[in-house]
Amino acid sequence: MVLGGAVHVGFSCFSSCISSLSNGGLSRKFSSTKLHKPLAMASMSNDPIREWILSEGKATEISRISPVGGGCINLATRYDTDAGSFFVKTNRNIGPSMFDGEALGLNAMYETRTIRVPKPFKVGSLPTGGSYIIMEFIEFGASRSNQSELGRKLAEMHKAGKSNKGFGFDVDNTIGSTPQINTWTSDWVEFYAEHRLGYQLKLARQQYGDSTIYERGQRLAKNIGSLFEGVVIEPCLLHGDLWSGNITSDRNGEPVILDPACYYGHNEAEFGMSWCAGFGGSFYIAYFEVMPKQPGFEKRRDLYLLYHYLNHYNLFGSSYRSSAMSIIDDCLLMLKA
Ligand SMILES: Nc1ncnc2c1ncn2[C@@H]1O[C@H](COP(=O)(O)OP(=O)(O)OP(=O)(O)O)[C@@H](O)[C@H]1O
Repeated sequence: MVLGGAVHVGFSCFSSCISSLSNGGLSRKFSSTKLHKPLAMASMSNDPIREWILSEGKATEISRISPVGGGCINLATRYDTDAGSFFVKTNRNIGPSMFDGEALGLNAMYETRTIRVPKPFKVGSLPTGGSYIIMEFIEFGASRSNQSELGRKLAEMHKAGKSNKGFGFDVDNTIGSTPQINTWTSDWVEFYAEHRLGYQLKLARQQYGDSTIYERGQRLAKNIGSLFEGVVIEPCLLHGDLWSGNITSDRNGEPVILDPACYYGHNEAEFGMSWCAGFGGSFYIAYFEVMPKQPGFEKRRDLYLLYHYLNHYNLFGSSYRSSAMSIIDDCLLMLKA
């Protein structure tokens, strides 16, 4: 998608490992093979993907292997078998921690039994280096899902996906290719100021020497507290990178969301990518029927866009700087900070 002269690339790669994941009631269990050492690699199957599909995947025959287009960082492949189809992504350069993070996010969303996401089955290392993830293959429908259904199901996911550890996630992950820090924090304002705005502002200063945006942005980050007065903020499971490239529908027209950058946060932060998500009025009406709109929602909307504009500035360069800067200036003015 072309935005403001630059290309938005929505992709999600996470870091760190999954130690435990509950299974979603399917007979194929999610598992992660951590084989980082050369010694372990030596004993690895030449084709761990085929091996898994023909064992735990319960297939006896792979009838077809075909490429799937659309992804930017990973190679995507469809495996058709007598036990159904599997969707596989491989990356020749990055270890399994990235896909472990993706699987952890997908699994957390899957477990809410609300909006449809592919069930992750297996993450592991490739014998030639790199890693893979095997997940449920979803046949996409011809049209985009119904907007009100999307709004309702997303709200149901936010409502169902709660955390008792505060705001954050069990692993750090990435937003685009930028690290996304998910250190558990009890206070949302602190989490958002430090791990979302603060992290991106530091990055902008580091890579562009942009001390103007850094200083004004930090001033804003220190003053956002009043935007949340009287608001009840519970940690909700967020997809984290919800733009049109990560939203589709299945053959029944049910909404499907893919490629997450999950964490537990304020539900309104999910709309941070709304400038390229195409959410219409019926989406928001259905959403707020399940997750009622909180006072001051409109005043916080730009603050949540800011994180993603800053990320786009850091990823794609100066064409996004002015959008980020004008949000910062407008918010500073509104807050008289
Ligand atoms: N579970 C799935 N079943 C069928 N097709 C899928 C599935 N997940 C993703 N796809 C398709 O495969 C394409 C590539 O997947 P994805 O976007 O996750 O790749 P990526 O390279 O990891 O991410 P990015 O697009 O952010 O670079 C998507 O555009 C989508 O059309």
